[in-house]
Amino acid sequence: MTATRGLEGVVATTSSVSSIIDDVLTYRGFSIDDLADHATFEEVVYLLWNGKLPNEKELNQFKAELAEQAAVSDDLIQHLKSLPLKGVHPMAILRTAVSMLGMYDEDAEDMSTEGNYKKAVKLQAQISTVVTAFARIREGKEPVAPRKDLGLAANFLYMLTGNEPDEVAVEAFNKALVLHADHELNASTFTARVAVATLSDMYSGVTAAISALKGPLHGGANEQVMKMLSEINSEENVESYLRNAIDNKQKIMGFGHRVYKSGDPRAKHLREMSKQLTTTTGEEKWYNMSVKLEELLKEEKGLLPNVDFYSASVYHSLGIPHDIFTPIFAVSRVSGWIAHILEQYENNRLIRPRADYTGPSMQKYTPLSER
Ligand SMILES: CC(=O)SCCNC(=O)CCNC(=O)[C@H](O)C(C)(C)COP(=O)(O)OP(=O)(O)OC[C@H]1O[C@@H](n2cnc3c(N)ncnc32)[C@H](O)[C@@H]1OP(=O)(O)O
Ligand SMILES: O=C([O-])CC(=O)C(=O)O
Repeated sequence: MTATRGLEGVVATTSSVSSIIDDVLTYRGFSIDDLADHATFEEVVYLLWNGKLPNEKELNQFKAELAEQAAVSDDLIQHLKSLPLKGVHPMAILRTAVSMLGMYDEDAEDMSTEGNYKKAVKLQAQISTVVTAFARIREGKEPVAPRKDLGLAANFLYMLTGNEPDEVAVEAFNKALVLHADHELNASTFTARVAVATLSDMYSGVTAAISALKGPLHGGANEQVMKMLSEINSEENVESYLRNAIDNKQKIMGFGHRVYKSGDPRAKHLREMSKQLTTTTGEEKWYNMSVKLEELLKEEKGLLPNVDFYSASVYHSLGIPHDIFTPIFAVSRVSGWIAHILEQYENNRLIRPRADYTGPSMQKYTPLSER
């Protein structure tokens, strides 16, 4: 038996949810460019879960179901208020809160198709409510209840700020949600599939996925990108920052990808959004610094930006606190996790690979007094 480091190139399952072939990303066979330019996030969630785009009636019904389930219980809000929110990373809070949601859901252990569908709708609808609630509670503000007349993108921004967002912000945020929704067998999705392949419930799968998304080599990179840009702070400092980072063999957050070799097809959409939004806010420096970093890194190391790089300046321009960037990734990616969880349940087999043992052998037990 020989191990492949990081399972690179290993095909671990079949899936019809999304594909990356020759650096082209599709959700259920629809190109990401097409969806980013035209679809609402709700249409994409429906597509990922059902394998087809909804017609108008199906979409309206789906939106109504999501709106109906978006509020969370007062008990959960009270729990959030009792947590030590200061100094705790929001992804740690989200990991705990999603696990708690499962404890308040009477359908949590119902593994029937209907039970799983109900959980899927609740998880997708409530994750925004939870993220925005703790983002406000930690600032000493009351959570804002979701509105039934707003879609997922608008509701998130509304619940975060308490103000109805303008069209430009909703359009940009919707596109960001569409672009992050699914990505084949990335680390968090694989984690979700491993968890539910034991026939554990959907809340367990999503809680496990959030744990995997949190790290800076995966979803946590978007927050780290903003930290890096803030440290660099001006276009003139980009080159020296980069030189120093390369000399010290530091990884540049938001660059590189395990699968894409000629570039991440989502980055160009986010780059354009970053350009437009930073122009609107008058803070073009974030975009300009990002472009310079992209050019230099391509030249120096052949590295290209991934989905996390320009999403940092996009979310910053939308006024979102930097440590909420990765929870936003979860707000979107939960749609993909659920699609993969449902697919795993449909044709389940326990996921249990082997390890190539490299430890000592023929060891003899010695009594405690002789060690
Ligand atoms: C949503 C997402 O999860 S997208 C990814 C988000 N993560 C990041 O942006 C973090 C920064 N990027 C990285 O750490 C990596 O590119 C990953 C984790 C995304 C992919 O990692 P892997 O496929 O394991 O590639 P690995 O880390 O082995 O890198 C291969 C080589 O490229 C270099 N490299 C890869 N990414 C970077 C980077 N961002 N900065 C500097 N060098 C890099 C590595 O140092 C390594 O060089 P070496 O062969 O000389 O040692
Ligand atoms: O696919 C990956 O390895 C990382 C990921 O989730 C993404 O790029 O969206």
